[in-house]
Amino acid sequence: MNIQIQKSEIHDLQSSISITGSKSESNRLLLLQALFPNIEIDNLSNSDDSKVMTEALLTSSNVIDVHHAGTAMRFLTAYFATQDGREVVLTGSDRMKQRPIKILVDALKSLGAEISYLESDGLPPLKITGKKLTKNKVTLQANVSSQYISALLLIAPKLENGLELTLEGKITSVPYINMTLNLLNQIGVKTDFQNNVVEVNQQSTTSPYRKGTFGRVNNQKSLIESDWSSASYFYSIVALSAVGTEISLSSYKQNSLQGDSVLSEIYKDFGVETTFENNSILLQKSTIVNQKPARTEKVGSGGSLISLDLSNAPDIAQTIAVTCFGLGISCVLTGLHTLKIKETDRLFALKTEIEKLGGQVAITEDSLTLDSSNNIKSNIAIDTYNDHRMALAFAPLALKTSIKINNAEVVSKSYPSFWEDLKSIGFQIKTD
Ligand SMILES: O=C(O)C1=C[C@@H](OP(=O)(O)O)[C@@H](O)[C@H](O)C1
Ligand SMILES: C=C(OP(=O)(O)O)C(=O)O
Repeated sequence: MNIQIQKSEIHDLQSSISITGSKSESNRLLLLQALFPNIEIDNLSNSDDSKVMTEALLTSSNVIDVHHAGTAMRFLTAYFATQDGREVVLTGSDRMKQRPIKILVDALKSLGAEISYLESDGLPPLKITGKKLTKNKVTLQANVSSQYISALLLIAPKLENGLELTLEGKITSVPYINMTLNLLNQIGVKTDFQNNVVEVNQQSTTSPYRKGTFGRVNNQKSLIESDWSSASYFYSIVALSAVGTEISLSSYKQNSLQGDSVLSEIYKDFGVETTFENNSILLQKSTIVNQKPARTEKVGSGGSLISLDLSNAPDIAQTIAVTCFGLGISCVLTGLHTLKIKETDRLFALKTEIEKLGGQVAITEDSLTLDSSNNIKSNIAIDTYNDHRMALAFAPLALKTSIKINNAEVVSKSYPSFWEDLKSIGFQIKTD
């Protein structure tokens, strides 16, 4: 489905949208629920990735296809490696077959797991023969994907002797590791993360909340906060709108487990103020941002730019790059080395599509530099490369000019109702 989004003003200054649960929290809790069946989940994500995870944990089939879902691929590899007596083939989309998994497979094998590659070395699909894993110490490279680390931590409470992970290299996407540890703590599992060593205690009980460190009682539901990465597209919309525009999003809290909640700080530079009220956030466009945002670095001959290291929040890189382009301000985004192995090579995709719109972008292995420019070409069709975040991140540009999005259905990977939600706040969307 290719769509056209017309230039549109947000008609209702009091717009409010309810966003589905975090897909990262959801996929962790789904795996923990498979290990500790009395966990109950509230506000589960309705994303494709969480549906895939739910089905994979319920099916008795021995071939499981996770499509594009990276967390499902990595978390389920660890899970099925520990399911004694079960043999599964874990596969995914063509792109999933290009996303590396060797670091995780090697770590699991060194704990005693039996896993083999069915097509190419180091890549899915995998054949996994479940085993009881008894070893408890492993060292792994931590600068490629935090999902390998979270996968090991999630199964750790069910390993006979718990787990001690030693992380080598610069640890990437750290908030996602902390999210995993925090959710383990909430169900009563003791953990420790100091310097480069993470420890998780074994947890034999099937009633985890009884030992919960946050005073939970047995069978209390785990309430998932709504998805902050999905909120980023509304931050971008408010940033690109007139002063006075307001959008309220639910359900969010100030002490989030999600690293992408750093949006509330970052978007101050784009004139967006965030107010936490009850269980919602109110985004308000408070100041005009021209080429000189509030907190900037001076560069070269006096230009100003946004300079951000996004190694702790890689999923909002596309949103921020497109917001800067829409506002006509330059930016340097660093810490982006993981973007090349996500749903697509996101650095290449961003450069290609922003340049189609008339922008100037330079990329390296781990950074993106956007020049400021005041012209955005109209009626350009944005290719989305099977990447939900390409469609989601470019849509807000409709506030500046009429834009087309190819294969718009890709958004369902994380945010199935996105187009409906845009219509509800006044965007005009028609199938091309
Ligand atoms: O653990 C998670 O839920 C995720 C970790 C991040 O991946 P990397 O650690 O590979 O950067 C992030 O990009 C992904 O969308 C979700
Ligand atoms: C990178 C992402 O997901 P995953 O790695 O889980 O496929 C994402 O949602 O942006």
